Amino acid sequence: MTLHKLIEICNPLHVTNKNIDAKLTTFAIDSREVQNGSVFIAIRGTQVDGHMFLEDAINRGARVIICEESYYTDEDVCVIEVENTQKLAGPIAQAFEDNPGKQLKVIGITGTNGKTTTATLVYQVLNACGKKASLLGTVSKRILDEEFDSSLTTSDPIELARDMKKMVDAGSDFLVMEVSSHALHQHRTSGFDFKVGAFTNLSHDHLDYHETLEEYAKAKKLLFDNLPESSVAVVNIDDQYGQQMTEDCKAQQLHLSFNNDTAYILENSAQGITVIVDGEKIESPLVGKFNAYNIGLTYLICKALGLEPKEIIKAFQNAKGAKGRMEPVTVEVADLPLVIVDYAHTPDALQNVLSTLSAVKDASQKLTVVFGAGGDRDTSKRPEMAKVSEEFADKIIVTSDNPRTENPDLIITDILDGFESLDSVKSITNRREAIERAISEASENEIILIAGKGHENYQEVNGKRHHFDDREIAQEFLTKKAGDN
Ligand SMILES: CC(=O)N[C@H]1[C@@H](OP(=O)(O)OP(=O)(O)OC[C@H]2O[C@@H](n3ccc(=O)[nH]c3=O)[C@H](O)[C@@H]2O)O[C@H](CO)[C@@H](O)[C@@H]1O[C@H](C)C(=O)N[C@@H](C)C(=O)N[C@H](CCC(=O)O)C(=O)O
Ligand SMILES: Nc1ncnc2c1ncn2[C@@H]1O[C@H](COP(=O)(O)OP(=O)(O)OP(=O)(O)O)[C@@H](O)[C@H]1O
Ligand SMILES: N[C@H](CCC[C@H](N)C(=O)O)C(=O)O
Ligand SMILES: [Mg+2]
Repeated sequence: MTLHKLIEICNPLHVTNKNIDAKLTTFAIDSREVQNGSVFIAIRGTQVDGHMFLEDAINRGARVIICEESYYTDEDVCVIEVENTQKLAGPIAQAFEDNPGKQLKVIGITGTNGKTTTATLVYQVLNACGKKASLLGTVSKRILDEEFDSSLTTSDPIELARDMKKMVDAGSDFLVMEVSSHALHQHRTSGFDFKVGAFTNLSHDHLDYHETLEEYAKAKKLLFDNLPESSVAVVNIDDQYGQQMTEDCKAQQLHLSFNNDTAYILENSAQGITVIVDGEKIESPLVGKFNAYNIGLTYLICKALGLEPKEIIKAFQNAKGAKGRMEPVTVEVADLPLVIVDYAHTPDALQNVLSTLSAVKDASQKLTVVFGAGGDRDTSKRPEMAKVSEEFADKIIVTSDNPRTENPDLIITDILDGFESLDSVKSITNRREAIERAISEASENEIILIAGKGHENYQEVNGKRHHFDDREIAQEFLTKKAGDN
């Protein structure tokens, strides 16, 4: 990257020292990542203002500083003053990696629930159809079929550009990625275009960050506002925010609705779901009405990418979706309760999963739910989750789910405030003990839903992640119960 090119991308308000002789090495949004010859961009964040670290960045060897205020330094450093640094981080990160985003067909999926499931389904269908696809999201990153850990749903612009470059180098043609509302609000995905943008739904979550549902919806809408004419928006219009998403969208639109004749559910059982979308019959092993939306969106996304309906339908038969979503914990012994692990951590998700389980179970089967709510996250969803669980479950155990820096007992108190009656509710702060109790007290034909953590294999307390996997613990206590029987 030349300094001349960098200045051109920045469209600056003012530049000082634009003729320095500098070999630009890396690009950093964090001063702690700066090396000799780096370009450092200062971003005003939620915790601190990156402009506080300009001197730190220069001391670490930065040769170019991009910032939103005039800054003077005695050092031989170029200072580029711009209007909005956050919006520029993406284009610069892309340019540093030779614009990998332009070489991939990128599919972006947003919405409160269903992003991971839909993105994983699209990735699985594309691969089954012989396409070279990669995946970025909450559960993991996949460069073609090689899997890596993921720490955020949507990474920062630099990590994103570097991952995209690896995908291009590995021969990937498609990238399916989840796009969180945080990422949209912080412009993490600027600097490349989406070929397809999809909307799953919008419900109560992340109000700690966005404050109101309207602001949250506005952030999601940015994905569709920024789609070019040549791309396609695939939207669930049964959701009350669906139409609003594409109000200012220039792209072609494909709508999914199970409320008109264009799509309907043919069969919905514990074995899977069959839906008709655009006259095509799609059979999937996934369970629950909510998954009809994930399946329908996946079908329309793949169609928008030019795949043949026949090949998409065939690929669906083995598309199992994401780990930790409605995942049964299996022990090779009969006469044990059925334990299901799911990532429902919002009122809407919990309602969907509990209503699905209560619809597929027989009348004599009891339904138990074990759940908590994350610390340092939207507190207003806590009592809402209590209300939902009370509506569908026979027994409820409230426990901890990543308390982070909060006192887990106080999170539980917030949840308990939402119940009308506490008769069938227990609170057990230790999640391992909560799971043990649910399993040890369950009858053999009971269903136990352990909600909130899904694929997560940790419990986060005060900045430390301790190994914790609902599936392993359930397996351990199911095995013990089998031995005791
Ligand atoms: C609240 C939030 O979204 N924070 C994200 C945001 O950080 P920020 O801009 O607020 O950072 P900050 O700490 O205020 O610092 C401001 C700037 O100063 C810089 N800095 C800071 C210290 C220093 O010594 N030197 C320095 O240069 C920082 O690098 C940053 O550029 O931008 C960072 C870079 O993109 C993200 O890593 C960071 O995610 C944090 C780790 C996080 O936990 N985010 C969660 C809430 C999140 O994004 N979740 C979503 C949605 C989840 C879902 O529903 O699936 C996700 O996409 O995962
Ligand atoms: N289309 C849907 N509508 C409503 N609820 C859903 C839908 N799909 C999945 N769920 C529920 O939401 C939970 C989370 O699903 P998924 O991981 O696919 O969503 P996500 O949008 O990626 O969530 P996150 O933002 O936390 O990563 C699932 O475990 C399930 O309980
Ligand atoms: N991406 C979501 C995941 C929440 C999962 C739940 N287990 C929790 O910790 O609240 C978040 O960070 O808000
Ligand atoms: Mg996700």
